[in-house]
Amino acid sequence: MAVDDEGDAADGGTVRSSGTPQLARIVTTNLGGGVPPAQINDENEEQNATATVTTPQLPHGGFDKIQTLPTPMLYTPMSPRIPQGLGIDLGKVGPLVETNNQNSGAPLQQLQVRKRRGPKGKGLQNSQNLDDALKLEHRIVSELVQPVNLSPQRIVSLPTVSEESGFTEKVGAGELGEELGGEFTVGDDSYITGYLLRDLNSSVTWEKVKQIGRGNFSVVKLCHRKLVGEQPKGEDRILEYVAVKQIIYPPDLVQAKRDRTELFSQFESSLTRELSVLQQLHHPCIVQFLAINNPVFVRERTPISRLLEVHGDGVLPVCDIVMSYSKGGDLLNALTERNSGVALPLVQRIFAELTTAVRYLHGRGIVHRDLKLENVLLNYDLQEFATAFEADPLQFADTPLIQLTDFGLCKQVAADELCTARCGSEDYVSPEILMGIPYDGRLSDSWALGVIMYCLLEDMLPFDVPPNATPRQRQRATSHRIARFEWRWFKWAGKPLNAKEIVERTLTRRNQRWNVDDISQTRYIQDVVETLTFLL
Ligand SMILES: Nc1ncnc2c1ncn2[C@@H]1O[C@H](COP(=O)(O)OP(=O)(O)OP(=O)(O)O)[C@@H](O)[C@H]1O
Repeated sequence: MAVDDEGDAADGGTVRSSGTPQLARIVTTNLGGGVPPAQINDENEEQNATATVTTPQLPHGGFDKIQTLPTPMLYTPMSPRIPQGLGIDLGKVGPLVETNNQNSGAPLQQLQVRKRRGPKGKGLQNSQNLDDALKLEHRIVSELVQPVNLSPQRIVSLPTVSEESGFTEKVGAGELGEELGGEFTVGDDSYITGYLLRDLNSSVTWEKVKQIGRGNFSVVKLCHRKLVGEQPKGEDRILEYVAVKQIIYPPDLVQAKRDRTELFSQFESSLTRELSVLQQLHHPCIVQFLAINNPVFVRERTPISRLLEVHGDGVLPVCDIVMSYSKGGDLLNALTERNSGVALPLVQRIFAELTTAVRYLHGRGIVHRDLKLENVLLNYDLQEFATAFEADPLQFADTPLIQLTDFGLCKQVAADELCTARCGSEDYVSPEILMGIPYDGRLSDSWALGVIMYCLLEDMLPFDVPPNATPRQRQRATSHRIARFEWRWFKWAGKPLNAKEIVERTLTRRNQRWNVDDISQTRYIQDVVETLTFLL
C-alpha cells in the first residue's frame, strides 16, 4: 500500500464515514487511460481496461460503517479537546487514540467533518418542517454540537474552538443599551428588520418570501423589499432580494445557556468569527454581508452572552444575517439537476471566478476551510443561463456568475501560521487534515479547489468510489482514498485539456501542491480574468 510521507506512522485512528452522494450522471470510463500524478497501486490495476456506464443516480449511504484510516490522527497541542457531555457518544464514534505527544495528554481529536446535503436538496428548500428536512437531507455535520434531531452516533464538533476569531471592535456597555433592548425578540414573523453594516444606525425591513436553503445550524430565507403600488396599474415593484440566514441553536446549546458551558462559548465564538470575517469581505464573487437584526452581534465579542445577561433567562437571541442573494442556488444542486453537464467555457469561467475569490481571501490572511460545490452559489439559474453563455461568454463580462459563501469554518491566519482544527467536508479535506497534523490552511484550500475543478470536469467527486470498483474498493472509506492520493481521470483520461493541470497540481502532496497564486497565474485562469470588467 502506498502511503504518503506524511503518514507512515500508521496507527489506526478512526473516522466515521458514509457512502457519499455522487455527482455523476452518466460516466463513460476508459480506466486504462488516465494516470493520476500520485501513485498507482496494485489495486488500481483491478480497475483497468473496462469501459462502463454508471447509472445516473445520487446515492447517499448510511453512517453505519466505521473505517480505519491508514494514517494516525494525531492530537496536537492546539487541537481542541472533545468536551465531555456534549451529546457525543464516544463509544460509537470509535476509540480516541492517545499519541506520544508529550504536550498533549489529551484525547485524540475526532475529525470534524461537514457533510453536504443529500440529493434531495432542492425539494427540501421549501420544507417548512425543519426536523423533517434535516432527516431527509442526510446532512452530516460537525460542529461539536448536535444538530437538531441528528442521531447521536453522528460525529459533531465545533471547529476551531481554540482558534480566536480575530474580532476587533468592541463597544462599552452604555452604547449597547438601546440595541440590547431593541431587536431581541421577533415579533411579526413575516418581516425581518436588519441594521445595515455600512451604517448601523440605519435599518431596513424586508418581507420574507420563502425558505431557500438550510445549513446545519441555520435556515436561509429569501426576502424582498418592494415599492408598493408604484407602477401604473398599482403593482408593487421589487426593489431588491436578499438571503437571510437565521441561526438555529442546537438543542444542547439551549440547555447549556444557563451554565455557559464550553459548548456555549464554542458556538458563540464560531458565530462571531463568521460575522467578523464576513464584515471584512468586499469582493464581487463573495457573498456580501448586508445587515444584521441586532448590531450587538457585530459589535460584541460575546454577543449571545451579553444579550442573555440583559434579558435574564429569556430565549436565546434571534440572529438574522442578511446577505446578498444568489438566485441560481448552489453549484452542487445546479450540476446535479443539469443532466447535460456544463460546457468547458462555463466551467472555466466559474472556476476562474472562484479562484479570484479564494485569492482575495488568502491575500487577506483568511482561509476558508470549507470550499465545496455547495458553498459556491450561482447568481443565475444555470439551466437558463448556460445556453446564453455558450453563445456569447463576453456578454457576461461585467457581471459575476458566482458568490462564495459559508464562512463558518474560516480563520484569519498569519503568514506562516498553521491551522490545527480538523474541520472541513469529507470529500474535500486534504490528506494533512485527515492525518491530524498542523496544516497550511491555504494549501488545504487549494486542495479543495482541485476537488471542485475535478468535479466540474468529471461530474463526479475524485475520491468517491470509482466507477467499476471492485467490492474491496467499495468498502474503502473516502478518507482512505484521500490519504493515498487515489484518484484518476475517467472522462478526460488521455485527452489534452489545460484545466487538468490544475487538478494534477493541487490533488497532490502538499510540498508539491500549487497554492492559489500558482493557480491564478495559469493561462487557463488568466484568459478569463483578463476579460472580466467587474474585477477591474
Ligand atoms: N446568499 C444566498 N443566496 C441564495 N441561497 C443561499 C444563500 N446563502 C445560502 N443559501 C442556500 O442555503 C444553503 C445553506 O446555506 P449555508 O451554507 O450558508 O448554511 P450553513 O449553516 O453555513 O451551512 P453548513 O451547515 O454547510 O455550514 C446553501 O447551500 C444555499 O442553497
